[in-house]
Amino acid sequence: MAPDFAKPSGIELRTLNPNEWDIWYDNLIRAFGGVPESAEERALWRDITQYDRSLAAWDGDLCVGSAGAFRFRLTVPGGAGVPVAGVTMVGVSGTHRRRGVLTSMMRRQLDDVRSWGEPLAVLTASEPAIYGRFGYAVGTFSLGAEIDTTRVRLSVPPGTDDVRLRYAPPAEVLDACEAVYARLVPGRPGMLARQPHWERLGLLDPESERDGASPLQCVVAERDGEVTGYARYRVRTGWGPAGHNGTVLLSELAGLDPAAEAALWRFLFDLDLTTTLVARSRPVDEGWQHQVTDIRRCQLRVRDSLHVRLVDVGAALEARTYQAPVDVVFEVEDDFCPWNTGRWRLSGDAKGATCVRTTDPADLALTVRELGAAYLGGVGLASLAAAGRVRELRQGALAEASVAFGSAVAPWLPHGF
Ligand SMILES: CC(=O)SCCNC(=O)CCNC(=O)[C@H](O)C(C)(C)COP(=O)(O)OP(=O)(O)OC[C@H]1O[C@@H](n2cnc3c(N)ncnc32)[C@H](O)[C@@H]1OP(=O)(O)O
Repeated sequence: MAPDFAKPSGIELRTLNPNEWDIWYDNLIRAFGGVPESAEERALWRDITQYDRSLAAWDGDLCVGSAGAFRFRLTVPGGAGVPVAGVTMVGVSGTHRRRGVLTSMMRRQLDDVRSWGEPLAVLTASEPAIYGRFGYAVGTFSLGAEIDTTRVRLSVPPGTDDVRLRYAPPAEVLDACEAVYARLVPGRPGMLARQPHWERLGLLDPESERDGASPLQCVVAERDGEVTGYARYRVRTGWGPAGHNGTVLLSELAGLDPAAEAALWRFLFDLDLTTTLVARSRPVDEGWQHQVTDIRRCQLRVRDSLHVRLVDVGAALEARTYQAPVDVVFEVEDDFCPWNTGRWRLSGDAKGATCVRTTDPADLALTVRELGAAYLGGVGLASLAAAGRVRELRQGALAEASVAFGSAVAPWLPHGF
């Protein structure tokens, strides 16, 4: 049974009714500051709202809270696409904050996710401090860079010159770009298989978001007539006393092989009349970092990306594989979802795993948050142990589990939601 908690008095939680979407969404927009979205953006979010998986909190006829849960398929280590709840559109009216409305929505939502049989819930947080109390932990990081392209050069791999680049209107080459994206999804933990309508996200180009930059531009990489990569970006032109100082703002880049990727990065580095390339939300292990002549002038910045919560510890740990054999007993604590609390034996390797309840002595003691952090292979259990968050009860168990949970490819979330 989930723990009892004081429900905020006078607040009713209901599944979202489609004809209440506008008032529900307006409450969300206001919670985020009240700046209206473009009609194009609003239409997209309306189309992708899953009403039966969305909650609305009501104080009489006032909508005061919202929370949604997209049904995604998330790539986990080993390449499987696991059904997960993508927690989204969380907002509580400023008039009703700090009375437990969010807590009541998170309680109901995690009970729902469990009943839907989805072993994990994931989210990107407006503020990282909010979700730890509900059992979430940062499971992936993303890389930002602000590259001085007047000083930093790229040395590209063989085959790069065989890649043909051509401009194309983003919408015109959408299908080919989506095919590239789809081929990449199983290869990197943290990626999300495309659901209907989500391909529109990458084409959104409201003028209000451009901040003086150009409309979205697209260049595709081709080899033997086949599209092997694409980049979407904007350019902000600039002219200073010393001449041009434009900025390239990278929005998305994907390539099926190192040559396609390098050709796209080199193109962005070399755009005339620009001196800076700004990239955000890139994989932390992306190859271009090892092709540059001066990494310091790339001003790398890492930030939290996907927050992960194991809703069903056994099913979640069985859904992924382990890069080295592992056989350990975890003593898990989970205050918010106590059905996870207790001892679990995980036995697995690169082919598969079982994770079942046990009464055997524990090898490692942790909370469900540490399992969430380590789940996609982006945070080491050993690193969490060094922070005092994992306790080793059998010598050797920490190294064994830490290696097994790792991922050869860093996990990465390709876009927010
Ligand atoms: C997945 C996403 O969609 S992320 C988007 C989240 N939404 C936003 O950031 C929009 C603006 N903010 C809001 O809408 C609200 O303030 C929310 C949703 C963050 C919080 O809603 P509330 O109903 O006020 O939260 P609630 O009263 O249940 O608070 C629960 C606990 O979290 C804490 N908390 C709430 N918000 C924050 C915060 N922003 N930072 C740190 N702690 C917080 C509360 O202090 C409380 O702590 P306690 O249990 O120790 O007393």
